[in-house]
This record gives sequence, structure tokens and C-alpha cells, in this order.
Amino acid sequence: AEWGYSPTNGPDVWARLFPQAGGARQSPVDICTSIASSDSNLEMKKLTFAYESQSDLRILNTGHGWKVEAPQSGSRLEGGPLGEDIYQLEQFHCHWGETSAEGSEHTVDGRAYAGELHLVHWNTTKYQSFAEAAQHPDGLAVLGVFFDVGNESNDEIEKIVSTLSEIKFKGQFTDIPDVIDPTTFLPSGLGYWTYLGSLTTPPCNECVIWIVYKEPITVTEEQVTYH
Ligand SMILES: NS(=O)(=O)c1nccs1
Ligand SMILES: [Zn+2]
Repeated sequence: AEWGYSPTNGPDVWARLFPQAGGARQSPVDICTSIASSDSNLEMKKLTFAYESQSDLRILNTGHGWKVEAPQSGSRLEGGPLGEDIYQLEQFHCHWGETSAEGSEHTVDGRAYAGELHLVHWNTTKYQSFAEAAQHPDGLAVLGVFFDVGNESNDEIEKIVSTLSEIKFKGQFTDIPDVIDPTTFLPSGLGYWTYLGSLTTPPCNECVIWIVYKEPITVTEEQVTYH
């Protein structure tokens, strides 16, 4: 039985097929800004990231959005809530909705954004592979960036969504000819919320250190709704 978002295969029944979905640190969550506490340690150990630019990345229609496979041995995400470990980019993907009124996974004080980009990294200091890292509580680090709908389109996102007409069906993939630099997906304001959570889709492993940026990036309606 394929998991999805309908009443018979959606999040409320995932725990039947994927036991971890019934766990104590499940994502996504609603971020209640009034009870989020600031942590001076995080300010001391700044979160730093370094990405390579890559071309000919493969993009996949996951059936729930798009996913770009982007294993980058030269990338590094470290500091902030990540202790002494170095995390490496594995892939990035997007969650969106039928309309721009909803689509993000995390919400902020009950408010959903039009979509949410996830940059998925794994702990290469402690583990030998993405799959192994996903079995440990500090295995993955995912950067979440909210999409806000506005008048200006995002050029980097355009390079990605312009290929979607070639992969209309689940399981199809194609190459993105353009050079993609993941750094350009990040907002200018680097304030973030962080918490210990899980993969937001099955198998919902409780292995993710979440880092959700406060500032959304702006995209156009077309860039964040599937037709
Ligand atoms: N949406 S997520 O980044 O938590 C994720 N789920 C499965 C692999 S990566
Ligand atoms: Zn995701």
C-alpha cells in the first residue's frame, strides 16, 4: 500500500506501516514563536555552510513534489546546533500544495506558507553513508526554507521548475542542464529555529536535527503550485 496524503493512506495512518511515525519526536511541527527560547550557545557557534555549484543534476518526480539528487562531497554544513560534526548535502526537494494558501510542512504560529524547500544533509563525521546516518538521532540535518508568493520569481527555483514539464508523472526523472548553486536558495536573514525531529515522510525516522529559517524566500505563484 503506497503512503500518501489521503484519509486512507495519509499521516494519520502512517504509523500502521511505519512504526516510527508514532514516535515522540515527529516532524513537521507548528513552531510557536512565543515559547521558542533563544540559546546563547547557538549564537556563539555560528551555523556555517559551503556548497559547490553543480550542473546536470538529476530531478525526480516523487509523486509528492520534486527532488534533486545532489550528493556533494565538497559541501559542508556545521556549527550552530550540529556540535562538532560535519554534515554533507545529499539532496534537496520541495513540499507544496494545490494552492499557494498552503503547502509548507512546518507552520509558524499556525500559519502555513505556500511551500517549503528542504536541503537534506547527513553526518559524515560519524557515519559512512546517508542510509546509515538515517538510523541515528544525529544522523541528518535538514535546512528548511519557506516559500512566500510574491511578484518576483526566483531564478534558481526557475531552473528547477522549468524542467517539470518533462517529468509529469511519478517516478520520472530528467537532468537539469543549468548550473545550480544551493547557496542561492537561502534567505539573506540567517535567523532560524532548531529542534530535534524526524523525516516528515515515511519511514519518518527520528534522525533529523531541523534548522528552519525564519525568513522566507519569494517565488511566484507559478513556481510553487503544480498544474
Ligand atoms: N521531508 S524530509 O526532508 O524530512 C525527508 N523525508 C524523507 C527523506 S528527507
Ligand atoms: Zn522534506
